[in-house]
Amino acid sequence: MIFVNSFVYYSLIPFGIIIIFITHPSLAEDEKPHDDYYTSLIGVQNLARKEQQTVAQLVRYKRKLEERLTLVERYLEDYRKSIRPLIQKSKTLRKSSLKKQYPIFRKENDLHTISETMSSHPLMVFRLLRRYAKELPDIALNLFQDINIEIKDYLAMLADNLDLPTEGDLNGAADGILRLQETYQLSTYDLSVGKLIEKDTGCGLVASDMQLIGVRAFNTKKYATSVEWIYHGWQMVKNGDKSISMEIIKENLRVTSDHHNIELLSFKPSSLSLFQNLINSTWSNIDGLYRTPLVTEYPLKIVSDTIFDYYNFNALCRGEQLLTPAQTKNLRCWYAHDSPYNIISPLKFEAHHENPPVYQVYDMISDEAIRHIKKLAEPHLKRAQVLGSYQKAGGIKSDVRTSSVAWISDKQDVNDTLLLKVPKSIQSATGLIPWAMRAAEELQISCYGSVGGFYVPHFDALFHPGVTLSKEMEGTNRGDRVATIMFYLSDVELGGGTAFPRLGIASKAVKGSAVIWYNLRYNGERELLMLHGGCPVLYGNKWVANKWIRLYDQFHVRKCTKHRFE
Ligand SMILES: O=C(O)CCC(=O)C(=O)O
Ligand SMILES: [Fe+2]
Repeated sequence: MIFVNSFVYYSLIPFGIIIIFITHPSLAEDEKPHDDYYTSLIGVQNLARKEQQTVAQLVRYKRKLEERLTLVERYLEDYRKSIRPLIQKSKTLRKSSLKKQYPIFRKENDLHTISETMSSHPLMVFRLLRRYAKELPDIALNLFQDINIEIKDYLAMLADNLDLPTEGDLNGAADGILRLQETYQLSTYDLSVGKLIEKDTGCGLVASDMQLIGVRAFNTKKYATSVEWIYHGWQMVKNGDKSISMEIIKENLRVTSDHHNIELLSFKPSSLSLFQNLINSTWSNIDGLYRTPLVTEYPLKIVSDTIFDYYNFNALCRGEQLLTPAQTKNLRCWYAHDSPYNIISPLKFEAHHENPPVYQVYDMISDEAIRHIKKLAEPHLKRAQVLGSYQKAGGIKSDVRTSSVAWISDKQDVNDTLLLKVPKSIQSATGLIPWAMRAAEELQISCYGSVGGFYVPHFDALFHPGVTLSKEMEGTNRGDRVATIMFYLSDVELGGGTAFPRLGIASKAVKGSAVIWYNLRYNGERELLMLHGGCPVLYGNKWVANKWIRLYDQFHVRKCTKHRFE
């Protein structure tokens, strides 16, 4: 759909700026920006800092433009006021001036009247002379100063030193918003006014944003969603929003709703979302149209159709209860004092699930240690790559996981007592051997992108038929990832929990707590119930740290049982 993409460009970015960025030598082929902002919390935070300088520059530039405009307006106002009595007196001049703000006369008769009257009025003459002798040279002087130099240099410097967000970033961010909408079932109107579930954030969107997101939905075949976004944008324009022209948004609404109707009539809809009925030609029925939900029940356990994993995951992220009271009635919380490390301050356990076990332990890690870990990780954060079946040489950028990750060394011989509290706390909570690099991996830190950063349901266990791992990932002879201990390094105000769609449970992101589970059964096979994923972050920043425990060194702490299939 060319109409949408070409539109995106010219409506969003002032033309002059495009030229600077495209032609600037610093953006040669190998230095192209990376489309990474929407996955990178730190990147966005940097951008937010840098924007302060940009705004300061723009404010300075605006003042200069205003100064220039003031000079021009001063001249024209003086002209208008001094000529007014003259127009009031003369019928023909009044007629020719046609009530223009700054009347300009071209007819010979009018010119004659003006010159005669003006020249007979000493004060008018004085003002005329003053305009030419003072005001006009002031304008000329101002024009000879290049008021654009500073802002041009600044923009060139920006293009040189900062990877500017790209159209790919914008698409990624739009996908993030659409994902949030779908997962948390947010209405398009609520999003447009900045309401996230019950939280009024005070910052919504403008019509051109609505149009951009609608276009993205269209390009990803979500036709009903696309129509809704553009329709609400159109309503905004009707209410005075000037961020996009009425003609453009109406044309886009026409194209998207026509396309929606064609899909609906084709009886083999290739779209991910359609309304049940046709959209009428005046769009007056859009608010009342209904979309059929694809599933209405959420079976647990392993089902052949993975669509249920996805629907369970979303429902759990929304905080829905999928287990019956009978299934949850024996779940308990308790204090554990049983290791030497926690005699004085016991660990606070909460069972989310008993068999297979998923526990959350609160206050596992202190705020001080969290600050320290984030500081260590920050310079090394890179966009997450996925392994497993998605792997190509060196991994690929992932759209199933929009986060940045860093690995930090917490080997036993690292002389960092604060960092070493992590493996020690794991040892006391689980009895597992947590030491990198043989018994466990080093600590992986991830921080999620600011626009719906998430991680689709997946298994942490690595070994799987058909998957080749890098040497580094496989490690030499240390076995698969038997257990995961995932620490939340931040609270997340809305969203951002961890959901286990086949167990029907979810944990909340509580800073300092850790979620613990086994990825393998006692017989060493992958536990297919342990599918899990990171819920999209709706509001807040999410950081987690993963410690993956490898199988072989745990042989005397997690023994196999007598039953083959356990
Ligand atoms: O962030 C989450 O909640 C889940 C993270 C996770 O599953 C992983 O990093 O493997
Ligand atoms: Fe995971």
